Amino acid sequence: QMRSKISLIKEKSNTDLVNSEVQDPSTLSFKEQTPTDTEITSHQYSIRAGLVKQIASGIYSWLPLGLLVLKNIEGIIRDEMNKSGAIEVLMPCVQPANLWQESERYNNYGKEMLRIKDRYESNMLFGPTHEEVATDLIRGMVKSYKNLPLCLYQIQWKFRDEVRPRYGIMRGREFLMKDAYSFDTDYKNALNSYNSMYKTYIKIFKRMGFTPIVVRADTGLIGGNLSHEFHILASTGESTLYYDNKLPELLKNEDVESLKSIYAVADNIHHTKTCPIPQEQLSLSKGIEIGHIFYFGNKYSKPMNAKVTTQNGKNVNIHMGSYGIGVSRLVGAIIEAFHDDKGIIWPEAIAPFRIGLINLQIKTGKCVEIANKIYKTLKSDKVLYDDTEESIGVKFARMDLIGLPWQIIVGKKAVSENLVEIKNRVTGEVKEIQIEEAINRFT
Ligand SMILES: Nc1ncnc2c1ncn2[C@@H]1O[C@H](COS(=O)(=O)NC(=O)[C@@H](N)CS)[C@@H](O)[C@H]1O
Repeated sequence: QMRSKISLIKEKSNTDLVNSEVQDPSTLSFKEQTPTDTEITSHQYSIRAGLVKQIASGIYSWLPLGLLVLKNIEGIIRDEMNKSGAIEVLMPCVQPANLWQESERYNNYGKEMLRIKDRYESNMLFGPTHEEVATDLIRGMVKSYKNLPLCLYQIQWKFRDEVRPRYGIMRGREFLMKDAYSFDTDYKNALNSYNSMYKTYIKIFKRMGFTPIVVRADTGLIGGNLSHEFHILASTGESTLYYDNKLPELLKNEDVESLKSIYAVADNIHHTKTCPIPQEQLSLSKGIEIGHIFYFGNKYSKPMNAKVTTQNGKNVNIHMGSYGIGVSRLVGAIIEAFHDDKGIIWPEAIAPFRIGLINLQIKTGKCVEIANKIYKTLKSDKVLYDDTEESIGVKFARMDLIGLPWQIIVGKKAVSENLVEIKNRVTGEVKEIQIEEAINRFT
């Protein structure tokens, strides 16, 4: 059985979820009331459901329920990146300033960069991104075209001293990113790497339970002349997306070739007068940017002297691209896109647990037995068991808030008619079925 490893600090307004000896890693503190400084739903729910706890502006501890979701998101990303042929590495958070002086980004990166000094007064920084580190890695390892194409990726914490962290984990200062870096001998091959990541991203987000909207975008501080942003649609999204209304269909069919020609842009490059399609063919949506990919050629390999010898013996700068996904942002963005007034509605693929098991009759020995039996029979990393002494109302409200895809509810009928209720959190539909059938259905 998974034992609770953490008994988080109980605050007066909190109740812990499971307080019997049969514990889950979910011995959490829950806040009944809505935290005051939250502007959007996902920020409120992530605090109330005990996913994260803020320790400073834009900086969070990840509590058991939130960490399970983060790990599920990482798992999907890792699986699809590996299938694309990318190779996982792990680069350091703390970086020496001299790498950024070589690329000449050190002085123009601005106040977002957290600058540190080590004990010898050397200038260091907490990485907001890793193009320089990745280029330094490759210039030491790769000398010949035979080693390319190569795509390295990591899932690593970043720090960006955002002037206004907001919306909780959606725009944090310390945040988790999957960042990948591709290396090729020329533009044509680099474009292949770019397109391969484009397709991989669509696969990743579809596995998480939604089709992203992909738009051509600005390249900003990362640089280069080609970039696409991936967005999850949400009315509270900070970006306005302008696209041909044929786009969603093409994305569903992953028709990458036609995607290249269709009009789809982020707000910072859309202009009504230069828009090539008629108004009636244009869709407008709010989106949350969850991924951003770039091609920037030799922007880093030239100043940092990362070269390879090509097949015909020429010594050329490596063509590079970088590909980011906001792993921790996704936890908030997915809540923003999937919730109702009762709480979170997790897509099954990333839910912290698959089933919420609620025993309504904690004083009835037989019900406790049945609930414990169901809990023990089903794989305990799939079941969150609420056997607290709380009222029925609190139990239902809390399980709906946590937003697991399914609930199994044990009540009086479990004893009298061998029946339990199965609730589907997405549709709200509740069905009565035999206990054995419930167990078989989720085994
Ligand atoms: N302050 C932040 N909080 C949470 N997620 C963020 C934050 N800033 C960026 N992200 C996420 O990180 C993704 C990639 O960031 S980025 O700046 O666009 N791209 C890069 O840093 C490149 N190095 C890609 S490897 C974004 O699409 C966004 O989803």
